[in-house]
Amino acid sequence: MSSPVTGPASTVKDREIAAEQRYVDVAYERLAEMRADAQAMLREGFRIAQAGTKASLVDRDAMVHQASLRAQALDVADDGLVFGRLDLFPREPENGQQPGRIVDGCEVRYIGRIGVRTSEHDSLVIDWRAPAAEDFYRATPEDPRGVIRRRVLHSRGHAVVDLEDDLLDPDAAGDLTIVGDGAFLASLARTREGAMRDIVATIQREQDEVIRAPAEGTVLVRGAPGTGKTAVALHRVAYLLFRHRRRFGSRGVLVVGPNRRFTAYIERVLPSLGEGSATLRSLGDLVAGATATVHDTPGLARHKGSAAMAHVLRRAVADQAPGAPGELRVVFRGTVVRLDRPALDKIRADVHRRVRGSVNAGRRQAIDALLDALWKRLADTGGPDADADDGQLGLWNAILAADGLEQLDRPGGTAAASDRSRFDAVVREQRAFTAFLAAWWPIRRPQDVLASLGDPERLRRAAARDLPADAIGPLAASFAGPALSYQDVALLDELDALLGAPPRPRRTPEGEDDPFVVDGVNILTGEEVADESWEPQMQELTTSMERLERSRRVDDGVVDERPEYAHIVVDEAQDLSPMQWRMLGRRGRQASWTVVEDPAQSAWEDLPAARQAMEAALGGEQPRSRGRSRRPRKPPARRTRHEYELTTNYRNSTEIAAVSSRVLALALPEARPARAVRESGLDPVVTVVADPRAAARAAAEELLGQVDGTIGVITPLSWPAADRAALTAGLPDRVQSLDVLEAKGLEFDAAVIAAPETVAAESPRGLRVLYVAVSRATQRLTVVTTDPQWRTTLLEDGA
Ligand SMILES: Nc1ncnc2c1ncn2[C@@H]1O[C@H](COP(=O)(O)OP(=O)(O)OP(=O)(O)O)[C@@H](O)[C@H]1O
Repeated sequence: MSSPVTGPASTVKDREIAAEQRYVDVAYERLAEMRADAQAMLREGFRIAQAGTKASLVDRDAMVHQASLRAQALDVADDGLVFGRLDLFPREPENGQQPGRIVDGCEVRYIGRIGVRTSEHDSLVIDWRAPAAEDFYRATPEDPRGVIRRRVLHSRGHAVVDLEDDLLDPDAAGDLTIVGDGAFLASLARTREGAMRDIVATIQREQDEVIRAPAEGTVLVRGAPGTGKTAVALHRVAYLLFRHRRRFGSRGVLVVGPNRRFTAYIERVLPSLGEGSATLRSLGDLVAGATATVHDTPGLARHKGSAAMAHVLRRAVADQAPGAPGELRVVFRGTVVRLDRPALDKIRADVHRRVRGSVNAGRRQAIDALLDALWKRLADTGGPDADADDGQLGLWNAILAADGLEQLDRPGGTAAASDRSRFDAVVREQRAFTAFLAAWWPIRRPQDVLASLGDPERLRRAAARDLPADAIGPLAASFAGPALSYQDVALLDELDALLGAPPRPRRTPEGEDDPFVVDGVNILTGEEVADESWEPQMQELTTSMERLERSRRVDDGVVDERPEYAHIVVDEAQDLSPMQWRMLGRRGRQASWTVVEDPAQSAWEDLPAARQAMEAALGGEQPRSRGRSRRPRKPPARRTRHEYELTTNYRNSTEIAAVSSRVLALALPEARPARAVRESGLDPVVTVVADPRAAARAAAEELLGQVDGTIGVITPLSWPAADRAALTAGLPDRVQSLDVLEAKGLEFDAAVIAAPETVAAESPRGLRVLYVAVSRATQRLTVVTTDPQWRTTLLEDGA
């Protein structure tokens, strides 16, 4: 075969670009027709709705939903619709596949954001997630998979502006033109605008293997900073929703990131891939009605996140509610019946044992147990005073008759059973009883129980031996404070599981009074009972959006129905505490998982405990919220697991990667750094200063003139928020200051690391936290330190 025609002669490239543009124009014309069809379908859906029958509303719901998804996907495809082309050895079409287009003896496939077919159903563009697109990402010179040339088309809007070719099989190239000058590497050095972008055109082989990994069980992805773990996890979501829409589309996919800044950073990736249906949450806003605003100090986080906290919270909900009365007094037929504190404590302990974890739903049992105990106490004291009761009854009936109301029965006969039911009815209606119940067994909200642990005495009782004595004071102070931390949110979820939903009001047959409704309040649920007839027809017919809304309903601080998902993606999983894993496990008892992590970046001290909690969550084991089992625990069922490692660092220049490798060698000598691929010629700067705050600000100001994109000023966790804000006050928005934990997962064109000596010293995992900080920048890194030794450590090999 003759040798291929190669660039870089611009005329050759221009000719090639023009030829590709002609093809791309045809694809866009067809896309415009498809968008018009989708709009017509939407209009048709609304037209059916106007017809007004119930059946047509259901049809409309399905139709409008489908049509709007389709319209949304078509809209996002408008930008860079076609980004790839494969020239392959012609092959026999596989089962059900169409024969490819043959051009100059090669089979040609165009790859794009969505699949586009002509009106005759011939393929114009193959969706990047379809099996026929796999070769685009997997072919290498060592294993060309029949691909002769792979071409990446770089576009701006509808215009093809550049091309880059890989010749995978030089012997077979024939007259194929090869152009390109390293546009991929150049694209890695692009300016960062503050939000992550999709990498659909340049996914690398090892990344593609993760994206297309089996949908069942768990996919566990490890890799050093910048290897594309987050990018890959998000593309995997788009892949799963495309290939298994029925399974994952209806029950949903949850993507969990470490903090809100991170979720804001990645939130545009999935929509840009045409997927708006996945739920994106940070660990701080997974629980409806609660939002974390602060990170705990490492010391507090260690206790709040530990598995022992589950036992502490279990005891906390079993403890008496704040302000609970120490005595119950009711009157029956003139006899005062009393339960004192020890008797009440015993009843509470018995009921807690019986309701097994659903404290709010246990109110009914609590009422029954109180009535039993009162009845028994009455019997012990010789029974009711019948004469006194008759007198009282007569008085009541006189009052009722004056109001024209039905009179109470005079106790007929002396059968014990009817006495007991009369006793129950009379006591239950006494204000002394209902007021007691509301204070002694109130409907409790997770927030209230957590806040009640701000009382050190109460926390000490709940802690038993599960927390060290010196942790009680700082923890109580934290629970008493107004701010909710990321770890607190997992505790709220645990409490929500322990407390359970309040019992549902019982529907009583028409005309019959509900014995649990006293003065317009249901004493079981604490709910006010409105006197209006229920209209089932109004609620039967709902749209999928309404159902979704309802499933997320928050009722007075209690999560109404905790959503469960079919697939959960956990990013930065190395930092999850056992309590956070329990929170996730409750949302994915039937789920398959994609877990993405870098153990070397872990700030969490007790990794084995976190691993154990992770295994329980992935195995679908119900988080245990009650006492320790006496029986040996069954190991969680291990679902299928596929493990992958990503090895190339696409973020950092080789110069910056060298600095982060030195920190890694200190933090975790046995760990292997990833291979950085892009040299920038810009050496990191480490300056020794007296005042790191002033120096960090000065460094940020200097960098403003050196990079066009984002600048992150990363500070120790212990620096007050006000100091942090002062670092960037008055500077343009593209400069952000953040603490080392907030920097997780983010990237900037330039980063300033303030006081590495403090970051390294402020927690037992400080060096790993510093490793995260120094691996955030794509182009320029400046470190300001008070310690000359750190200059040597960061810049010299083997220091
Ligand atoms: N195949 C690729 N083509 C182009 N850019 C890529 C590719 N893979 C990753 N990147 C880019 O590299 C950067 C790092 O990716 P990402 O944030 O996903 O890495 P990470 O492994 O999650 O890092 P960290 O552990 O620090 O969170 C991003 O800007 C991403 O877009």
